[in-house]
Amino acid sequence: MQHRHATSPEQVAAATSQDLRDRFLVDDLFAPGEVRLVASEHDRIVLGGAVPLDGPLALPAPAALRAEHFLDRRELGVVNVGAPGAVSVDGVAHDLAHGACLYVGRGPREVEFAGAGAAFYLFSAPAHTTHPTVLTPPGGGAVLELGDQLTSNRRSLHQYIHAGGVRSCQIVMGVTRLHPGNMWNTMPAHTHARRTECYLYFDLPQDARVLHLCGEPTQTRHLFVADREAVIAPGWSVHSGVGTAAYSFVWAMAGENQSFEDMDGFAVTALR
Ligand SMILES: O=C[C@H](O)[C@@H](O)CC(=O)C(=O)O
Ligand SMILES: [Zn+2]
Repeated sequence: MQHRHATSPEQVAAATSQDLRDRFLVDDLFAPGEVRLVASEHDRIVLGGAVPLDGPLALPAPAALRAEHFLDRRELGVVNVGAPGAVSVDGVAHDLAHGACLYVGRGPREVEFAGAGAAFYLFSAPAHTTHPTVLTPPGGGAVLELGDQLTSNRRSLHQYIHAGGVRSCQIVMGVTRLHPGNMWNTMPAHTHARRTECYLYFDLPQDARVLHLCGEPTQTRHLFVADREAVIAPGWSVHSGVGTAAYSFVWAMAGENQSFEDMDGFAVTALR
């Protein structure tokens, strides 16, 4: 499991593009036949990618967790961004279509990923109790229709794991899909000092990129992000993006609270 230290705003003031990418971009989560994990000190989140081939892949318990099983003190959100596959939890198989979300509560010992062509994105946070494991099909959950064609940000936001839906200790997770011809997400931009948030962009054409905005609202920076790459946004960082084509992304948060509305918004004209 790769380890990433926490980052303060002062550390990015003079950062190069590569410095920013090393701190905030996760561009190698999905490798055929592997489960890859990245631990961030921001809210002790663990991101992962699991890409099974012929046989199932087991979720390991990395030594850094000092736990017998990955989920001994953690919960997990999984979204399949590839072909249909299955996630089995202590022997119970759950079929995940493209875009489906599985919440796995604290406690199960064995988690396995199966299905050639499937690509499972993992987002985990520490958990203090056990909530039931629940599958949400693609397009399920609470749906918010956001934005406007005239400002190129029409999008459907699906809340899967959240206070009013699938319960969890910390994780708030869902998928936002840009409508064809729409490019902007999360503009006006916001921060939420109480939660770290990660975006995993997917269904982006291979020759397209998302220009992802990060940094303090009055000190913005950017990253060029490709399909199936993730960005870590500390509580002080905006997280917004504009694509050279339409795309989808998995957004997932963990931290102090689970209130989706608990955002500090910034007008477009206030950004620098
Ligand atoms: O704190 C919430 C997150 O940034 C996302 O849910 C925003 C989002 O998906 C969007 O506006 O399209
Ligand atoms: Zn946010």
